[in-house]
Amino acid sequence: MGWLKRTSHPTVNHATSEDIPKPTSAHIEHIPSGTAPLPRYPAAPLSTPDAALQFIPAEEIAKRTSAESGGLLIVVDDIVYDCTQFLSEHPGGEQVIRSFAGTDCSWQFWRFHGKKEMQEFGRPLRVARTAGAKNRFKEPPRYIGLRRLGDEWD
Ligand code: HEM
Repeated sequence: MGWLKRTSHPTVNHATSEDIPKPTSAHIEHIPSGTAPLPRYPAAPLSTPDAALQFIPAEEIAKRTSAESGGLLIVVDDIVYDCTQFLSEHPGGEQVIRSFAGTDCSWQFWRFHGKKEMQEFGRPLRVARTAGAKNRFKEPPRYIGLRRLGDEWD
């Protein structure tokens, strides 16, 4: 029973504030409001005409480039499409749509699709209309034979 005879307590090294690990995650109430997740725009009913869609400024669209940032939006002819869910079903692959996230891709879209694809697969993805969304690439001229499409016939 040697332990009963102990007269002094062993020395304890008390932790100092330096030893206490700093929290690695922030409490939700401490996250600045600027970094809160952006709201997702709901898809418009098929019956809604383009002109009656809600208007979203191009700057808002530019912020929405992924599921985590309020949906992956693209713009074709000033209509805004949320492609977040559609990405994995896209016959042309995910990457090509991702590369246009938050921007206009009108001329690129019409190079690969017709009105039929837009009507059947694009229309259900409409969330809004916009104006002034930037396309990062200049459309190269299209030729038929030696004639540039859109030239005057003379
Ligand atoms: C609203 C967004 C989009 C929708 C609803 C959509 C829909 C479709 C559909 C239905 C097809 C199959 C066409 C077929 O089998 O004939 C397709 C193919 C394709 N799409 Fe998209 N697409 C979208 C956005 C884009 C964008 C932004 C690009 C970039 C240029 C793109 C590039 C392609 C390509 C390269 C193919 C394959 C064409 C081929 O194999 O001949 N798509 N898309």
